Amino acid sequence: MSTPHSELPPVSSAARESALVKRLAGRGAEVASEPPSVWFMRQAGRSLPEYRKAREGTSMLESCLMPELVTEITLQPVRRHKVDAGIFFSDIMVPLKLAGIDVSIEPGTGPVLTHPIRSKADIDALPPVDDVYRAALEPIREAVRLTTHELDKKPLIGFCGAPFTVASYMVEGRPSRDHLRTRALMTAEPELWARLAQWVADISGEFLRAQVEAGASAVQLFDSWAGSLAEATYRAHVLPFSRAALDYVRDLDVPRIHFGVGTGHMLSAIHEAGATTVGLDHRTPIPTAIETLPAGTAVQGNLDPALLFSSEEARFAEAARIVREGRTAAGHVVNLGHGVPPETDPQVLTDLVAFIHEQ
Ligand SMILES: Cc1c2[nH]c(c1CCC(=O)O)Cc1[nH]c(c(CCC(=O)O)c1C)Cc1[nH]c(c(CCC(=O)O)c1C)Cc1[nH]c(c(C)c1CCC(=O)O)C2
Repeated sequence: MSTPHSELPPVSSAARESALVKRLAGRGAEVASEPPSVWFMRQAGRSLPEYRKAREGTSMLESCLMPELVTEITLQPVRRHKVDAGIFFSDIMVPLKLAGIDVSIEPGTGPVLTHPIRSKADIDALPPVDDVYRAALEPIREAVRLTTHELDKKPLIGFCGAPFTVASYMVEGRPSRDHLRTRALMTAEPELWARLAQWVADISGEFLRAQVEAGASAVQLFDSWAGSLAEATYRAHVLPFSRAALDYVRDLDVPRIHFGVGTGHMLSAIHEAGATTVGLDHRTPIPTAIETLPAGTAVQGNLDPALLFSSEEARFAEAARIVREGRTAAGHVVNLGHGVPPETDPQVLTDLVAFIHEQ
C-alpha cells in the first residue's frame, strides 16, 4: 500500500461545524438561513448500479473490512445524490464478526448466526471485549480515516446497532417478525438478558467510538426493532443498555441520533437513552414529536419510503411539508422514515435532494 493512511490529516473542522451537524446537535437556529439538510438511511446499497458492481464477488461482511471499498461505497450516494452527509458503509453485525462470532449476511434474508444464543452456557462463552477486540477494529478506523479525508467538508455519520436489535438476531439466529424468543428471555431470565445486552452494548459502543475517534462527525444508534416493545418493557430491559452503548461516545462531543421503527409510542424513552436527535418513522407526525420531546431536542425524518414509488407531485408535496414542519424544531434533518428500498429508482432520490435543497 503506497498511501500511509494512518497519517492523513485530522478530520476537517468544517465537517463538524456543518449545518447538518449543528441541526443534529439542536443548534438549528444558527443555520436557519441555510438550505435544509438531508441524507437517507441505506443511501448506499442495492438501489445503486455502481454499488452492485463494486460489491460483485465479495460478501457483505467481507466488504465491510476492506477500507478502500468501504470508502468507495460510502461516497457513491454522496457523489450521485449530493446528500449532505455520508453514512459509513458497514453493518450492525460487523462488531459480532470482529468479536469472532460466526455470522453472515445472506442476500435477500439478512443476518444469520450459525450458533444462536440458546442457553446460559452460550452467554458464558461470549468472547471478552478487550484489547484484542479493540485491535480488530483497525480496518474500521482505517476506512473512516480514508472516507472522512475524501468527504472533506461533508460530515460522515457513524453508527452501530442497539443492544435489543443486535441481540434479537443473536437469539433468534435470523431475521424474525416478532422477536418472541428475545422478548421472552428478557422476562424469563432478566439477569441472563442483562449480561447479553451489556455485552452487545460494549462491542457496539467500542465500534461506535472507533468511528468517532477516526473522524465521524455524528452517530446514529439503530434500534430498528425496538418498536415491538411496550414502553415499560423498553424502559426496564432495553433503555439502560442502549444508554450504555451511547455512553461510549458521550465525551466526544458529537451529536447522537437514536432511531427505531414504530417507536412513536415511546419517543421520550428513546430520547432518554441519550440522544440529541430522535429519528422518526413516517407514522409519527413531526409536530407531535416536537411537542412530546424536551425543548432543544432535534428530530430527523420522516418521509414514507412508499412515496419513492408514488408520483413526483405527491413526493414533493410531502417533502415540502416535512421541511416546513421541521423548521419549528431545535434542529431538523430530512430523511426517510426507514431505509431506501433496493428497488428505488436512484434518479428519484437525486431529484428529491435537489428539491429539498431548494426549499
Ligand atoms: C437491521 C439492520 C441491519 N443492518 C443495519 C440495520 C439497521 C437499519 C435498518 O433498520 O435497516 C444497518 C445498516 N446496514 C447497512 C448500513 C450502511 C449504510 C447505509 O445506510 O447506507 C447500515 C446503517 C448496509 C447494508 N446491510 C445490508 C446491505 C445489503 C447487502 C447486499 O448488498 O446484499 C447493506 C447495503 C444487509 C443487511 N443487514 C441487515 C439486514 C436486515 C440486511 C438486509 C438483508 C437483505 O435484504 O439482503 C441488518
